Amino acid sequence: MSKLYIYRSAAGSGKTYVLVKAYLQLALRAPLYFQRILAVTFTNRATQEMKQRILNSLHDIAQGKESLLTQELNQANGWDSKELQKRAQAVLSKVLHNYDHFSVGTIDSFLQSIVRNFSKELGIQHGFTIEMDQETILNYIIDDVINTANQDKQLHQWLVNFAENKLLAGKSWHFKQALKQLGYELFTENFGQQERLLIEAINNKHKLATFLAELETGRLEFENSLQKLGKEAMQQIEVSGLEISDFSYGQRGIAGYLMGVSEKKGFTPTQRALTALESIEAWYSKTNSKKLSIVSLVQNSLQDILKEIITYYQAGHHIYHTTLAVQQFIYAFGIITHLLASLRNLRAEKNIMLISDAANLLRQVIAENDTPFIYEKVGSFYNHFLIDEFQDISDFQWQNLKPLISNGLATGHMSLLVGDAKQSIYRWRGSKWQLLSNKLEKEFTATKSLVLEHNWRSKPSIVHFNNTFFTQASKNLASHLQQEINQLEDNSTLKQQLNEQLQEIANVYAHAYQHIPAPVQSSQDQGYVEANFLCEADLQEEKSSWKEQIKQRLPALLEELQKDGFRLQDIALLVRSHAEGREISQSLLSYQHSEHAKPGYKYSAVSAESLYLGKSPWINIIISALKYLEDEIDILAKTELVYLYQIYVCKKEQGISHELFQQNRVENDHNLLPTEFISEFYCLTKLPLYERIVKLVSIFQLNTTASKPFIYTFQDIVLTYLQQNPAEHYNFLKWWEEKGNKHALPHMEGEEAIPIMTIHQAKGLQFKVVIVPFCAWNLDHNTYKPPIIWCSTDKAPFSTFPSLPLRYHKGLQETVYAQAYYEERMQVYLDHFNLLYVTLTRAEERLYIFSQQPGKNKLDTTADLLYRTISRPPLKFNDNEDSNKYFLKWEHYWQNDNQKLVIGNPIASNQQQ
Ligand SMILES: Nc1ncnc2c1ncn2[C@@H]1O[C@H](COP(=O)(O)OP(=O)(O)OP(=O)(O)O)[C@@H](O)[C@H]1O
Repeated sequence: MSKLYIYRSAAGSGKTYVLVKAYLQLALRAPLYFQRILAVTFTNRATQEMKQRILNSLHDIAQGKESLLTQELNQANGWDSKELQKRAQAVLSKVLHNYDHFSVGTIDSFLQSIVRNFSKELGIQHGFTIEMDQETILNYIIDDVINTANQDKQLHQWLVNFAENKLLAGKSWHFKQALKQLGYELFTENFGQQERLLIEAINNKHKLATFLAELETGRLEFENSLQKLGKEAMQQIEVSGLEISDFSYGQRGIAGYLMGVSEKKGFTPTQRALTALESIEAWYSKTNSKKLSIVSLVQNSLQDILKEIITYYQAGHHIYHTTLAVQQFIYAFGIITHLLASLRNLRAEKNIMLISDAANLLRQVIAENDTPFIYEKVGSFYNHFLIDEFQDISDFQWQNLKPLISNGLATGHMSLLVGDAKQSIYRWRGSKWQLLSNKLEKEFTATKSLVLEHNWRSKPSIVHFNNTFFTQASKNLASHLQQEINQLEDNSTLKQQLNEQLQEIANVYAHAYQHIPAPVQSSQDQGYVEANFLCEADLQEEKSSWKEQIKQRLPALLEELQKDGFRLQDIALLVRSHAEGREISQSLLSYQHSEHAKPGYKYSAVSAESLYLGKSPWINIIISALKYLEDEIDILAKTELVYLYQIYVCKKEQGISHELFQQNRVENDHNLLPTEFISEFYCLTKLPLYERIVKLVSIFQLNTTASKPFIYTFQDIVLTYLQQNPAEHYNFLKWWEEKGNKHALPHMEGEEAIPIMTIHQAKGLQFKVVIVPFCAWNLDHNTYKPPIIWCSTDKAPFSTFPSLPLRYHKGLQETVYAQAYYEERMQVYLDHFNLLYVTLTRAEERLYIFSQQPGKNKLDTTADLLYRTISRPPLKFNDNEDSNKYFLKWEHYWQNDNQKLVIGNPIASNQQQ
């Protein structure tokens, strides 16, 4: 029996380095032994990176280059340099000749290869295709469901509810796009568990109808009973000749509450209602002349009625609020069931097997067959498994890999897992960091757990900053969540369960502290950290948002860095979303072409995504204008056109979507679009496609320095399209939606540019300089894009289905699903905190953070958390005081006047020794 080695270590501690070393150590045993090793990661980018690291190291060793790695390998194996070089040459040659067997890949591709080889056993008959493109499938089933809605009144209503909800949220009017997001639920790992119950709901329409009727009856009974009591109270007040205003606080006081109940306007007892229950004085003000009549009325009837209302409310409010939450979101349940039904038809009709179906079957195959038999089928036999980023593994992936690893261990072959729960940012894709944190030792008998204590990536200032910040901020966060739990109504079991969860989450950051390796400690350049907090300000007599100011500051910072000897590729701009990336790249592009740009400096910054024409707001203005010209009653196209024009050309930043949707202004207000567009509308509809586009560019003023490259490329594409296709507008728009929008700006090969990356893309990577331009994302879910959580309860009537999809929102606190809500809340706070950890641990030499100065004393965003942690005296921790001496004292680095934190000195790389 050999051992499973587990490294749980922080960022930059050398986990991938250890994994590559282990790979080489094994591979160098014999020229072909690499075929017995499977090294896996979770993304294609990480796979590329690992392949590169292994091959580069092999190459260097084969060339006879000495390094720390060669010393370590020689020492561990008793080889000398010659022997090592000879072995590396032999292995490298075999790898290059048998590249198919160089198994470094994603876990998904490995599991898929098993599926493919087991097609017969899995029941995938000849002629079946395994469909991997979920998007194509979704497009198909969404169209199908929309068509079905013509004959199905209930489904029609659900789709209308869905559309209304999306419009009210003011975010997305791309109906199909939004439906797709709902449809992706069908492909999640969690969904497998829900599928059976949904099929039952499809097959038993009666069950769903009865459930809905039951919900409605329950809701009405609750509301009517309370209303009846409310009316009784109002009648008593009227008979006594009193008015609402005679009672203390009038409409806003206890009598106002009773009136609200009688009109079904609100049932939740206000604080004043609760006080009035206990004290007669709370019903009237001291100076009130009708005091005596009020006292007598309260004593004779009102207090009893109030008591009855509150008792009734308290007994039934959980069920009532649950009913409301379920009713409000039942359309999603309805739509998902229809999507699923359509998917099942598609599978049967077209002989398609989804990769997610195959994955479920795979679990059975692996459980039921001997490992040697599986390998025989797959055509490769692995002794060793080396897994990087283990915190990203999902339950399903783990269940499939575990038996294979066990087999390797049992036959005397070690395996290795490395990971860091603090970097778990893929929970939405099914990853389970708890597997790394606390399950492995329970699942294997022979494990060896190790920790890498040093940070080899970052200079000391950055390591000290992260050590102090993440230790303190995690405690701030935990104590914030703790306060929420403490405020819960007295429900000790719920509190206890949530506290246990919180403890598990807090433990993730219990060991965030890293040491600095001795050689780095004494180096001249100790690294540099700068964190700036900005707020809205008056600049040149105009209000400038904090984001605007950051965009204005970036060019000067880039000049500074270039002056200090950094090349553009040494710098990375890390953003939370593609939209932010576009914002930054467009702003730098504008600057580059403006008169402010300094000769000799470069400002190019690109993200792969920002080059897509389909993502460019200017191109989308043209496209929605074309759609609107094609079909004057296409209100969605017009809304999109107005929205993009107002935001990107008129630069009206905030609230525009809400305004538009809520007041139906789009249809009537002609000032929202250029006057010429309205007056020339008819002429425009008569122009041929290309001329129409040219005219639109002029009308919408799209010929700016930033938009020009996109517009020119777009015009080229249109000309090419017209050479091969008839000039029908409708066909062009269809082609654009399906294919055209994927065109990108030709990236000038070899041109130097700063990579703009989302945090997810930057995971596992490192850069000399990291700039985080908008370090202010929500800790909770975005209220406009709440996820679905599948909730279960044993309380009737909700237990009719084993679980129901609900929209994550605050209101769930009041329901029987409060636990699911709080658990999700804690997890999402951790996800977003982990994102911050990944972001701030990528820099080698310099880290620049730009964030927002929080207005209030709240803890909603990473900006709040950064600011609260850095700018205030640290919390007194319960830990022994000794450990605090290793942490920075913020007050030594915090510049209150500038609202800025500075650690270390920026030393020019051309001045370093
Ligand atoms: N023992 C070591 N001696 C010298 N350099 C090291 C050592 N271990 C790692 N490094 C270097 O430190 C940097 C970070 O290492 P690596 O990427 O392996 O860390 P990691 O723990 O996988 O990081 P992350 O979790 O953030 O992805 C790399 O440049 C690597 O070459």
